[in-house]
Order: sequence, then C-alpha cells, then structure tokens
Amino acid sequence: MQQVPNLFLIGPMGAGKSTIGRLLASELSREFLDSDHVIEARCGADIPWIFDVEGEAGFRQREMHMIDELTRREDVVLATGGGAVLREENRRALRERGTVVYLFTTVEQQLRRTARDRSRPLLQCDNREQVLNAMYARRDPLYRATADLIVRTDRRGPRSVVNDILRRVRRLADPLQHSDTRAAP
Ligand SMILES: Nc1ncnc2c1ncn2[C@@H]1O[C@H](COP(=O)(O)OP(=O)(O)OP(=O)(O)O)[C@@H](O)[C@H]1O
Ligand SMILES: O=C(O)C1=C[C@@H](O)[C@@H](O)[C@H](O)C1
Ligand SMILES: [Mg+2]
Repeated sequence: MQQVPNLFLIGPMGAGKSTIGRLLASELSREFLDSDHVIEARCGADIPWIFDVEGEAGFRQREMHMIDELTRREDVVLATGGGAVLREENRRALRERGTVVYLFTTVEQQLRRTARDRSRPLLQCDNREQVLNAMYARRDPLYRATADLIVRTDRRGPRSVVNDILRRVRRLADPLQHSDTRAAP
C-alpha cells in the first residue's frame, strides 16, 4: 500500500482541527503540529496577545510564514488556524504539499463548542453568531477549493471522524487496494 501523505486539516474555529489532528497523528504514529500552537511557542505569547499588539494583519503574516515552514515537513499531521485559507500563498502550500482535509461543521455547533472560550480573539464580541455566519460565507468556498476531502464533524464524536478520515485518505492514496467495488471476473 502507498504511504499516507502529509495530512493538513483546515476548517473553521471549533471544527475540531486540534482535537482530531492529535488523535489522527497518534493513530498513524506521526508527529502532530498545530500552527496556532507553534506560532504561540515561537512568539512566547498567546494569540490574543499577538492580535492586541500586532493586529490581525500581524498574526496573518506570522501564520503565513509558519504554514510555509510546517508544510515542508514530512510525515506530519498539521492542524491549521481557522483563517489560514484566507491567503492564496497558504492555500497553494497546503494543496501542493499534502492531502488537505476540510473539517466541516455548522455555525450552530461552532457556537456550542466555542461558548466559553477566551483564546479566540475574533469571537470576543456580543454578536458571535453573526460573525461566524459572515466567516462561513466568506471562507466555506475557500475551504472547499483547497480541500481534497470534506468530512462532517457535527453530530459525531472525534473517534468516528478520525476513522472516516483514515478510511478515505487510504482510499485516495491507493484506490485499487481500497476500492469499495469489485472488478467483474
Ligand atoms: N467531533 C467532535 N465532537 C464533539 N466535540 C468536539 C468534536 N471536535 C472537537 N470538539 C470539541 O470542540 C472544541 C473545539 O475543538 P478544537 O479546539 O479542536 O477546534 P479547532 O478546529 O482546533 O479550533 P481553532 O480553529 O479555533 O483552533 C473542543 O472543546 C473539543 O473538545
Ligand atoms: O478563524 C480564525 O481566523 C482564527 C482561528 C484560530 O485557529 C486562530 O488562528 C485565530 O484565533 C484566528
Ligand atoms: Mg485549533
């Protein structure tokens, strides 16, 4: 069987990129990278602080350099930030250097999963639903245009999402071996 390529997870805040990514990497005995966390570690500061001091533009610049660096690694599972697809450079790096999985979820689920969160500066407002709907309208077409696979993550647990991704990624890597249909004799 062909080896599973780099796996890059994209999708909105609360889709489960960090949660699913960690589980997926452990199933594949691979290194797990989370671009948000690596940016924070390199900066010695958390994302809200970076947004406060450098603005969203400063964060996006750091994110672009990080995606370029991390997508050049081999045999990794990489969880990207929810806004990574906004830049064309990021979309290209992701598409060219691995298999891209869009973790889809609904705004309703996002609201639930990010309800008490203080680490996402773009959601520290009173009109979270409106903000998330606007992000969905802008970003969903970009996630779709970048992804090799789209996997629903609403109304199912992380373990089921991971099994689904593994099955579909293996089929993509080796369609003959993992075909669901049998060739006629
Ligand atoms: N499939 C799932 N079912 C139930 N809860 C989930 C699922 N995936 C993630 N969660 C929960 O939702 C919350 C947000 O998940 P997570 O931090 O992995 O999202 P994310 O996509 O990495 O978000 P961000 O883009 O902001 O980094 C966590 O509390 C996590 O436990
Ligand atoms: O959706 C977004 O724009 C963001 C998502 C998070 O992963 C972080 O990258 C940051 O909070 C911005
Ligand atoms: Mg995350």
